Amino acid sequence: MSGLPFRIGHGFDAHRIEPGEGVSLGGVFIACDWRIIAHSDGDVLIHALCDALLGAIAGGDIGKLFPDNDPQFKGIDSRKLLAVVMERVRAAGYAPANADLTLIAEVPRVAKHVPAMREALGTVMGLGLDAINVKATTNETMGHIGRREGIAAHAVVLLAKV
Ligand SMILES: Nc1ccn([C@@H]2O[C@H](COP(=O)(O)O)[C@@H](O)[C@H]2O)c(=O)n1
Ligand SMILES: C[C@@]1(CO)OP(=O)(O)OP(=O)(O)OC[C@H]1O
Repeated sequence: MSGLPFRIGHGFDAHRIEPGEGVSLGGVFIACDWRIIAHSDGDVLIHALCDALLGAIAGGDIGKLFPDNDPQFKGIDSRKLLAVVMERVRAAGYAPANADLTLIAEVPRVAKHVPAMREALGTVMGLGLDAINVKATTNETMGHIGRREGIAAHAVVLLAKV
């Protein structure tokens, strides 16, 4: 890879939602009246984070690494996908400096679960709580997210050469 000491990456993901028993977001299961429609557990926050990490190392995207028609990824806990992506980051000679994630969702409300999400993500990434931020916003009832048809997430990461 280039000799630059820092690399930056951005990721985005979206999934449809429907009435259900709960959602996995940021590596945390939240019992609620919704479920995420996906091949994996549908954790949009982790998927956006994986794409940001892969983006930073010019490593393609999550769908290339884990095809959504491969039965081995059906229902998979996205923390396992994040662990594989982190191996790629380390193999490229980088370590995450910090990560900033934004969930855009009318439902469920996640604020009280944010500390657990930061803990879960930090554990897989080897990052302290001071280096990982998770925030949420609604779409103020506008569009498909506002109509509760789906949710989305953005992630930005900075990697430092080790
Ligand atoms: N799914 C969500 C969305 C938002 N929150 C929290 O509500 C606050 C207000 O949201 P706005 O849409 O007015 O930005 C926001 O600060 C979040 O903490 C949430 O918990 N879950
Ligand atoms: C995560 C994978 C795993 O097969 O499938 P999905 O859960 O459908 O999620 P998506 O955000 O479309 O990313 C593609 C796949 O890598």
